[in-house]
Amino acid sequence: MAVDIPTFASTQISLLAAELQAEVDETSMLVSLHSPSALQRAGVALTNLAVLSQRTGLGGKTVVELGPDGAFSSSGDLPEHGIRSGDIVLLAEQPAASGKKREVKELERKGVKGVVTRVGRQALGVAVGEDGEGEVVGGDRRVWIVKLADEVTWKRMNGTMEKMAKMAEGEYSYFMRVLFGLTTPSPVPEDLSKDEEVGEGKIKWFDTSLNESQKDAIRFALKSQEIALIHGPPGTGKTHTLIELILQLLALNPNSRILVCGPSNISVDNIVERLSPHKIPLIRLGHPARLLPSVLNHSLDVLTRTSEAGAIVKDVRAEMDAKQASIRKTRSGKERKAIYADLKELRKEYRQREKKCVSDLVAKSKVVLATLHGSGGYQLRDEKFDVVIIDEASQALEAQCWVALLSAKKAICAGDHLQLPPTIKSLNSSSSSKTSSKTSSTSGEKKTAKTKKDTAASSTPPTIPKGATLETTLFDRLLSLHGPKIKRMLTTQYRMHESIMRFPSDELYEGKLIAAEGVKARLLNQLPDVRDVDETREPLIFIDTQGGDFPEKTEDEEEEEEKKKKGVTKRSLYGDSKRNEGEAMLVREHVRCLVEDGGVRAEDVAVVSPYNAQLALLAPLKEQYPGIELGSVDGFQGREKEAVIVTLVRSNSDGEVGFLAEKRRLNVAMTRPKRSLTVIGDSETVKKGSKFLKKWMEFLEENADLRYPDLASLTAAAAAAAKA
Ligand SMILES: Nc1ncnc2c1ncn2[C@@H]1O[C@H](COP(=O)(O)OP(=O)(O)OP(=O)(O)O)[C@@H](O)[C@H]1O
Repeated sequence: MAVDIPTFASTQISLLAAELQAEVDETSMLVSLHSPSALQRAGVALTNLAVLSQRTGLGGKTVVELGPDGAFSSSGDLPEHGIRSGDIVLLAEQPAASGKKREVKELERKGVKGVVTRVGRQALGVAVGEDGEGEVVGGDRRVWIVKLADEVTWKRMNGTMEKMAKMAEGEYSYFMRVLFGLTTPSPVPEDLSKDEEVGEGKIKWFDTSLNESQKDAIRFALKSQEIALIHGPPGTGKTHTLIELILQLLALNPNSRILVCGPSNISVDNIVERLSPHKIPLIRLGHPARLLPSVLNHSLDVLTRTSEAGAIVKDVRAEMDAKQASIRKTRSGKERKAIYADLKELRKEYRQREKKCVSDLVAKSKVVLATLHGSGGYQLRDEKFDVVIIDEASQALEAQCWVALLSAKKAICAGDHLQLPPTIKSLNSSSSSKTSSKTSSTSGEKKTAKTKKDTAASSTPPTIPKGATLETTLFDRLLSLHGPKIKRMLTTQYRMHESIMRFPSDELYEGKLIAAEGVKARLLNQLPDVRDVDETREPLIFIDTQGGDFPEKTEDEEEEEEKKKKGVTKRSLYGDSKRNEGEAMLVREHVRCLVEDGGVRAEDVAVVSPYNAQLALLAPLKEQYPGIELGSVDGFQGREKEAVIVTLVRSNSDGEVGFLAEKRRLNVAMTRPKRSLTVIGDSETVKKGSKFLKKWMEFLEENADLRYPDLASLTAAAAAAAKA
């Protein structure tokens, strides 16, 4: 069905506003209710830090280097935390852990906002903005950082939507009209199996190892006029295909200009790394400190420094650095003030010179790479592209995609709509209950009733049309708009053992996946130094906890008891997250078998669960087996491991499965391993959750190495192990 562009844009504006509000409210609620150390455990803060140094970084910003305060870390390492580079944070003096209520506004007044530029084991960098702000956090005071809502990204999306809402019909490009169903895509021949069909001559493949489905997708994408979707199920080489596609686009038309985007820095860097050996003029936009070191040589910032045009820019930067350094030595307030004033002037000059240099460099590049929101920066303001390529498009908000797409004549989107969509925090009242059960928060879980109420109370909710949700991605919308004729699917997967692939292939990908020769029979026991034991010999193990001996627990129930004892009234940070102590015991035992008996490296093992409370319960495994990874399903999307243990947690007499019912979440969980998938769960409970879950349990019963654990002997073994 055609979509009215102004209506689409205004709906997006409302949805985005609600999303930003939910994010802001979530931070406020967490900060006001919990101590700094509890916030750190929840992954939204990093405490007990000292300022190690300050220097002038990118775009003339001050980068504050932070490390653990000596009094709190004997090793010099930062504690476990959830801060990632690119996060927007507040850097402030750390408040006392007292029960006094804190307000974000008050913290914001006392601290400075910045972007995390680099996260290391022992230190992290935060780029702060305005003149003199570094001063606020200087000295020997103990500081902390708290994650804030990302308003910059939000502003870019909002700006794009406002632009679209205001466009007159005559301004819509043919491309836009196709993407909103106001017209149909130009037809592409059904059969593109011959290389001659594309362009003038026969395609000469740069990568001769491409499989047929990859070649087919490339031919299709080259031939399409407005839109092509490349559907890449897990491990099928989406990025691999995009690299060849970019090279072919340039081979076909050496004058074309291509913009390549993804929702995250890592998705973009991944392409830069693989594209750079091909020696085409490319440039990577974005905050250099957020980029992979291997990508830096293509970063605009580095090029502005190393290129000829950059020489003048460099002089100003050196002067700024010298000034910055002199601040620390100055005692007099008056002198400092004068230095800040100078710095302000220098920054202005720096920006002007940089701008000129940047536009020269961008104009020279055939391929420009940036995150979707990064493509909305001043560097690309008036640039037009022949083709915009979006990787991981099914993980991006549609509004985010349009930041890049407004400059396009044609788009090629790669993704997999059968894995998880982007994380949404707002639960607008018009979303169906089905939608809200899919919705996940930072902690990867459904919001508690309390949070929802808080969100509603603190803001006037914008009006949102019924059924509209940010979860509908561009990929989803285009597929339902134009159908499969605008899509090609990659079918050979290079990750999983055939037995691991079977179920997701049959149930979600029409049985079309093929395991590549090299991976289809790979087992753990073929890895160097791995011994042949039961746990390393089987690609698929199901430890079935049915029978009621391994019940789930809700965090709140336990906290409720604790609270009563202590007379505390705080809510749990994990909301109503579930955990399952019995399953946790089974996980520990299985890890022990893999690592100690089987000789599998801890780095090759991951434990994945949809429930954060379960992961919190298992956290000590990280000390016992350094290198092992514990992660939420949502957080593990895009990753792979030799061995993956999935703990499903849910076990109750009502057959309640919560957000296990989301197929896409399970799909992600079961497609992470290469050689070994172990599922731990209560088949009786899980079967009641949905048709899909029932089929999965039956599949495991028939095809996996089945185990029925005995709680008594497990408890005895655990006690013995603890003693030892
Ligand atoms: N034609 C091919 N021949 C051999 N190996 C391939 C081929 N295509 C992809 N691969 C390999 O498959 C793996 C996955 O490829 P890539 O990283 O491009 O996949 P992706 O689809 O982007 O990943 P994900 O499934 O995580 O989204 C890589 O190790 C890649 O080298």
